[in-house]
Amino acid sequence: MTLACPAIDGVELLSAYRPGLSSVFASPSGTLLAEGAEAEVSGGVHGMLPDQVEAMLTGAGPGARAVVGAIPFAPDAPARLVLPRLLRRGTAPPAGAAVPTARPAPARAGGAPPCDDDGYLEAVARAVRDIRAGRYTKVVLARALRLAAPGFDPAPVVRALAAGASGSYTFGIDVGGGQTLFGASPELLVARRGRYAVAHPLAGSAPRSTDPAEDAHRAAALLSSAKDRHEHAFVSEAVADGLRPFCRALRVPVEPTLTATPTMWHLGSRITGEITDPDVSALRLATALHPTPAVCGSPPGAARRAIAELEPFDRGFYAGMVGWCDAAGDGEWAVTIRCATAGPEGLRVYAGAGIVTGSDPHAELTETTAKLGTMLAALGPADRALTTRGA
Ligand SMILES: C=C(O[C@@H]1C=C(C(=O)O)C=C[C@H]1O)C(=O)O
Repeated sequence: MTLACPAIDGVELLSAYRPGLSSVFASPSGTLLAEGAEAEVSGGVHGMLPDQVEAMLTGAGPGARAVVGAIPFAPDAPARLVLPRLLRRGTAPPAGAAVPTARPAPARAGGAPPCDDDGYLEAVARAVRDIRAGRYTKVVLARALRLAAPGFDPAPVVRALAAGASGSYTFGIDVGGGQTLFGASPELLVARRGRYAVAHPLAGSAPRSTDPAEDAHRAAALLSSAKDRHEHAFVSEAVADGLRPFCRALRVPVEPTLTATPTMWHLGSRITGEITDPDVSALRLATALHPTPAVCGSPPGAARRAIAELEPFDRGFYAGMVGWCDAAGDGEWAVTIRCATAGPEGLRVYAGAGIVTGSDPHAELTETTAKLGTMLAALGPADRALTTRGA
């Protein structure tokens, strides 16, 4: 990173995070706390964002020469990228860091939240029929859960996620309108540091088990699953194809490897390359790749139409990207998954799964329930879940 401020303890920055007043992004390479807004870009044409951000950074003072923010899933939905008044840079939160934190305010109480399981099962079954009929080859279908949580404060949850999900990209981003986007994504869309670009797409998943033998069995089964490897290949090939025009010496693993989060196993591919044009920023790479088949599908146009037909809610910032980009073009953008939004309309938690020809609706329901579990566990004991497929 080429940020102007000296490195301080990332745990301190997470403790100083105040939703509504600041945004925070913690990755394996460091923690950023963005306070106030000197300027912002909220354009709804994502292809224009890199130029707008570059112009904003060129005019910025030396103290905050980086933008921090989030870009939604839909290509025409307004982004929120802020040039902060004060940008503080710190170390990465250490694994299991004891971040001083109050217990997360209970968002739910009693019992599992009622979910429109039948609606999701039907949507997956319909997608499998569409795939077999040749309409598209992969689509990612998500569920959204709405929870009542008056006065909810995301800050303790963000701190708990940063302490508990090492290797992840933890964020609490003020997205405007009194809304905070927060979560801990395991998936790196793309990062640029100097001449090098790296992406680490994930696709193909299995819920983890608390029993070590069963957990190891599930990991091995995932690694050898033909259906999951097929599902993964769409993503790894699309990301490699997306980076190729910008890079030389692109290295694409022939075989995926396992990535673990506290709740899930994933198949992942770490793709690296050397950038040919030094003016191509991390944000430009990210907007060129987004949305990958990890959150949309293949081919992208038909998958988008299927998502619009089969998901009864607006994805908003879910399945978009979240991160930062500095004046030198360096930056990190994570795929906005394992996340929630908190605002005047309550809490919304999101999770999706890739559907291919061999997908079983009940297995996808189990997978999305496990993925929702990342955020539900961090949110604390259950209360009034309003649920909904149309959250
Ligand atoms: C869409 C999500 O996750 C994505 C889908 C995956 C899959 O289908 O196996 C795995 C990781 C992510 O790329 C989500 O968590 O909401």
